[in-house]
Amino acid sequence: MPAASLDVRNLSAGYGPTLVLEDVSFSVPAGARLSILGRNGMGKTTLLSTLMGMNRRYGGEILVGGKDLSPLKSSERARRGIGLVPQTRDIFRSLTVEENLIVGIKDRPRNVIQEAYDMFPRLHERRNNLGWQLSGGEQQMLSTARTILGRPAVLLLDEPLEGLAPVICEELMEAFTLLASSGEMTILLVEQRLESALDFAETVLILERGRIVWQGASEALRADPGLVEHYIGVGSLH
Ligand SMILES: Nc1ncnc2c1ncn2[C@@H]1O[C@H](COP(=O)(O)OP(=O)(O)OP(=O)(O)O)[C@@H](O)[C@H]1O
Repeated sequence: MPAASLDVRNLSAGYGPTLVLEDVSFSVPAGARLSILGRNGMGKTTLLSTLMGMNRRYGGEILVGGKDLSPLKSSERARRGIGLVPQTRDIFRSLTVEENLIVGIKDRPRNVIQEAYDMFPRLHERRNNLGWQLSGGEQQMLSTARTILGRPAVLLLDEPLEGLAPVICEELMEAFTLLASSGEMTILLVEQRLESALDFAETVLILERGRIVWQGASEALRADPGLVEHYIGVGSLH
């Protein structure tokens, strides 16, 4: 599936009676990238899981390639082109790396697994290892590769660098950047590491208590330490 635009209009969502996201609107052109920033608990994960259809939406629309997917359930949204790599790195712990990847290819031919190994050669080395035997970084690679093999038009990455060693973070960011530069997917990255988020995407939005409080060019945010300090925290820019 080729990259598709994402238009989110007046999205509100939450858990049970608790409203977490309020009136969130933004657009990402097909093949572009957007980083989503915000302190802990501001609604970033809730935004991605609402786009994926995994928690309750109170109102608003989610258009992928101009088509409103918001009435559809999660599995149907996945079929229509949304792919989420969750913060929890959901992999099958008792299956091998290769078996995990086979789950991700859907109805594509089996040899497309090579795409995952080209992206993350480390997964090829570990192809016969079980999920639970992998390091945190390898689990992140596997979770990402499995989603990417499904060829989503819009890829959602939820804090992929969390808890990983700097060298692994670099490896992952290089892979994401390469993927993004192919223009084959529209990519949303939730990331607490400000430099990585700014380097990755041309556009950024900041969430605070479930609302968008700032959106604009990454370079504009980088150039304004006062803004960063206000919304993200002191010392985030190095
Ligand atoms: N399953 C849930 N049930 C009820 N409330 C929840 C649930 N998950 C998250 N919340 C609440 O929703 C708000 C937003 O949480 P969310 O995880 O989306 O924030 P976040 O910006 O992704 O934070 P973090 O960076 O810590 O992952 C928080 O107040 C949180 O306590």
